[in-house]
Amino acid sequence: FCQSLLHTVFPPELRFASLKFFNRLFNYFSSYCYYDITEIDGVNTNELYNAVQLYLSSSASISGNRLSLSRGLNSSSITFGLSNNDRLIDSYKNVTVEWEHIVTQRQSQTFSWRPLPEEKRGFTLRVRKKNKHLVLNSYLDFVMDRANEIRRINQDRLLYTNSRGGSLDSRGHPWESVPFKHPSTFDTLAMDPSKKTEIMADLLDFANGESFYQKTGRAWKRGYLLYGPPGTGKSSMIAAMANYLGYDIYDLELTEVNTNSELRKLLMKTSSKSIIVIEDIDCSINLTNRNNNGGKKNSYDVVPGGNNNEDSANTITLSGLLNFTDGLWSCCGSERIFVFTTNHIDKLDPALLRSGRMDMHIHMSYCSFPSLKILLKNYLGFEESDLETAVMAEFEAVMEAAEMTPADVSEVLIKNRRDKKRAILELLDALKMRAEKNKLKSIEKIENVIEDEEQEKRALDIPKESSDEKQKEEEKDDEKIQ
Ligand SMILES: Nc1ncnc2c1ncn2[C@@H]1O[C@H](COP(=O)(O)OP(=O)(O)OP(=O)(O)O)[C@@H](O)[C@H]1O
Ligand SMILES: [Mg+2]
Repeated sequence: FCQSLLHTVFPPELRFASLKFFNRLFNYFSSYCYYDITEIDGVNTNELYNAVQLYLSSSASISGNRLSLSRGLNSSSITFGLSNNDRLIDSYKNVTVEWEHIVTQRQSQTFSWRPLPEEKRGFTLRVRKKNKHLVLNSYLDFVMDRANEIRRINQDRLLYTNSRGGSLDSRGHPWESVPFKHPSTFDTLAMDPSKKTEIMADLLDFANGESFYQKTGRAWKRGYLLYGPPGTGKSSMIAAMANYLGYDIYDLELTEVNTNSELRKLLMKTSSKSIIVIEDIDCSINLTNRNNNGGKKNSYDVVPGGNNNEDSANTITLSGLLNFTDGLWSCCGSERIFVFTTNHIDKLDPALLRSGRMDMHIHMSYCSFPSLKILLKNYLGFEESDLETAVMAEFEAVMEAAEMTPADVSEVLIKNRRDKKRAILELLDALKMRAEKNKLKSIEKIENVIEDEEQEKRALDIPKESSDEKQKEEEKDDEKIQ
């Protein structure tokens, strides 16, 4: 209306100036202010535009009638966004804001170093003037954070390894990455349900604990030590943790690291929201063979792979490693989880087990009865009620004594997964056989112990007798002399 009025009333020279004037007048009296976030900012892609698009994709379901759907490469979910020239209301801390997605055709292809898209896209954010500070100070940061979160959740996890030794790739990174698609989750993990929920709660507390760690002055990190016999699900647990929190995994191969400084570089190149894993820590550094060369070196000095070569400068030390889990370096980069696994907790250096180093020690044990129920459900689709109580009771009676790992149990179940009845029978047989074997073994052990004890006794008795005899003979000799 203003424009047609201007056309009729003013000569062309005056039109532009008066349009500007009306605009200013309108802005002055309007209680709103507007922010344009364009897709391309000069020649660079505007990060904020992508972030807003992602952010709106999470809240768009609430009020939009017309949404555009998209699915990214390697992504497992569909995201939706605002269609062209549509609006959406969002609220943040009780303040209402309005987003509009504006798409216009680019007038003419202006010169640029890279081809620009034909359409000019942008978001316009409308807020009340009184809320301007809130939007500029925290709402846009909130949008950025949420967008990063969504991106992380939608993206595939990555699994990093340092298997190339100390060499760097073309971009100067010491880590190599592959998409991480391990299907293990806490649902599929067979372990005591109460222990499982405890671990899950602990992980969630950690992931949501930024302010707690800040408040208490602690570095935002947590350490878990998983220990137990092979095949009890230590690696599966790590995968479940990563899938649960949506973290990437850094699988640190200590035998490929030569020096402490190399270790430091590797750890500095890890990103936050990640799990740093050292598997079989008792094997990767030989903690029992310490260098005790007159205090020249730290007493924790160890050589990768257990080749304890005193002259070698290529040593990583346990203290160097602990510096990262515990010391000053541990806070470079936040939100990290360290997971160490071992089959022999008794072989570990007490320094590693000291409280505060590894926050939680998790014992992955042989398949228990509750774990078995999870496996039966996962592999055969059996609920507890699907099986006869007598069979369940038989399982329960034999489970502990059998000492069978979840890996062994699942192998029997996989082998017979087409014939569920047979799977149950075969598993029960296998368990009983193991239990019997273990019983025999323990009897044998007890017998051996008794035999050993008796032998020891005899060994102690013999010198006593002989010394008694000697004494008697000496006494006799003495009498003779007298
Ligand atoms: N607790 C469990 N729940 C479900 N599956 C399990 C469990 N433990 C083992 N398995 C199965 O057995 C296989 C081997 O387990 P996993 O590699 O996690 O054992 P591990 O404890 O890491 O053994 P190792 O000490 O040899 O590294 C897995 O592929 C998984 O399918
Ligand atoms: Mg493992």
